[in-house]
Amino acid sequence: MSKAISQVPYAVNEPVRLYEPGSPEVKNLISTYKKMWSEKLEIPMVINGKEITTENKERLVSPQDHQHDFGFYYKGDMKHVDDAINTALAARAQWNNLGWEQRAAIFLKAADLIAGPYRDRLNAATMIGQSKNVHQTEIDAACEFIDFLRFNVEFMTEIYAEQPVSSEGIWNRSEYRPLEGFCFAVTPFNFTAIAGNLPTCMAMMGNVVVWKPSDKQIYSAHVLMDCFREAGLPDGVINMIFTDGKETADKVLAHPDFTALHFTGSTSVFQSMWKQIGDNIHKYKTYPRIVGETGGKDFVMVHPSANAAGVATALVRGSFEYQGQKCSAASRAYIPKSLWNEVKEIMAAQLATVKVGSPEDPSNFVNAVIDQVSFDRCKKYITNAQNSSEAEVIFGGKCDDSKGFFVDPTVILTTNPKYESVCEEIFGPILSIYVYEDENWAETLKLVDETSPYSLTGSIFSQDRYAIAEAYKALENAAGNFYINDKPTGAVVGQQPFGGARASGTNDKAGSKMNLLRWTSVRSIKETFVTPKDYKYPYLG
Ligand SMILES: NC(=O)c1ccc[n+]([C@@H]2O[C@H](COP(=O)([O-])OP(=O)(O)OC[C@H]3O[C@@H](n4cnc5c(N)ncnc54)[C@H](O)[C@@H]3O)[C@@H](O)[C@H]2O)c1
Ligand SMILES: N[C@@H](CCC=O)C(=O)O
Repeated sequence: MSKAISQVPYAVNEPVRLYEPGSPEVKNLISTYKKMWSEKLEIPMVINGKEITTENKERLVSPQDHQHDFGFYYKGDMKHVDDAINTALAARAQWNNLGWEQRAAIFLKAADLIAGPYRDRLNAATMIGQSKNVHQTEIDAACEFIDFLRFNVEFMTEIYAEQPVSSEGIWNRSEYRPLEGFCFAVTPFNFTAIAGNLPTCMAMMGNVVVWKPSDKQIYSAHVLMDCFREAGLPDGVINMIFTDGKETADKVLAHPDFTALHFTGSTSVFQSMWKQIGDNIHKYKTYPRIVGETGGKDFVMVHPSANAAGVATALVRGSFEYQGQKCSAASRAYIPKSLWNEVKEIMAAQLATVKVGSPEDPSNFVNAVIDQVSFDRCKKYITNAQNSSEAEVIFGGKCDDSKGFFVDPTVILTTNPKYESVCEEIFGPILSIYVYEDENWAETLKLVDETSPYSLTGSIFSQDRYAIAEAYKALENAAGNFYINDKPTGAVVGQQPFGGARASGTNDKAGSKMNLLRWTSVRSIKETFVTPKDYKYPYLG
């Protein structure tokens, strides 16, 4: 029987629902939120398709109301890490032997489940557990993850289709094998889509995975795992464990069958894991692949020709959406003196309308930061600025953790372009602004490039094409995702492949073919049809 070469459905970006006031969409989502808010959860790990409970129960905390009791998750220990590794290795052969079309179907089904019956539940879990408002959860948990799944399936087939040329009498092939061993996915709290993408894109390429989500994202991770299982993901392919990050890394990264790390989170954690891998390099059967997308100190550089309203809007959205807890968030801006008053006035007018509170009320633009540690960190930077001779808090500054971890959108104006809040990643709703003399445009570009060790995202604003071209070149290495006349956040899968260099990561571009290539090991095959039977070159007679 002949077998057709299958073509997967053409991927298009999932339309973002608008959730307009009074619409059925928003009513359904908020009523799902309320229902889920009153539930008492007991969230298990999932190893080999089994729900694993332990004696160690950890309270689930909602950032917008830290005393609200909505249940707990079961925390695992090093035995569970061993179980997850062994289970993954046991599942490897069967998963690897399954045709890619079968794997594709599972992940395409997961995308459709999230687009349909899982959408409200996944969005509401992200609102409750990670404090995202309706729009932020929709663009992350629903749309971005659906896009990751659908586009990655298409990229996978593009990779498999790439084949070498064959000369006469020979058939050359590239076989895209999964990596030999098990993969380790370690995911951050801030994006449900990233938590879903890191393990699934490895599994899609035929790999087996141990997945350790952040303990601040467990509710939505649990919904994702339910969805993968309903989509038909076989037992053991992705194993979700809730264990201590450091201890887990110590065990996983010392295992001879460890074959790949797919990490997103802070730079310091990634660097410590890379170092461990280096120390253990002699133990592994094969050199591990290491992909990490990490921190940022993302800039907005404004030319005197820029449109002030466009700049102000980009700063308000780019800095304060999701409380600035996007690795891409605008956290330092450089504004020419001639434009500053106008930008400040428009920002003031916009910020006066921004409401802060629980995502249960869709009119709240800013919600809570993720936990007490983050709240204290934001407060420290605000207090330091209030007490500094070279900085002042010109908007916001209010912090209130009596019910939830709420920090008002805050703008620090500084006369020192190397002031601490301009250089360090805060990961909260705090923007630092440095006003430069218009004639110092070129020097300021240099400053932007040299101020932080990161290179994740950045924007320039200008109506002058020569200035755009100059900034484009001067900031060539300052951002992996570079925006012209737009905010530096909100990359869309398939449109702006995402990732940064320098201290921001390995720049393997999540949501692209480049990332998927890291999870396959190519075998080159040469088959000769008529094998030579005489060693002599023709001229040897
Ligand atoms: N570049 C990107 O694409 C991107 C995307 C999202 C977030 N981020 C970055 O992530 C950070 C915020 O996320 P976070 O607070 O969850 O980061 P984090 O580094 O604290 O945690 C990330 C993951 O690592 C685990 N972990 C913590 N300590 C560990 C250790 N010693 N060994 C092994 N694993 C450990 C955590 O449990 C979690 O699963 C920010 O720095 C942000 O810029 C980057
Ligand atoms: N991809 C997201 C950032 C993810 C990091 O937190 C953006 O482009 O804003």
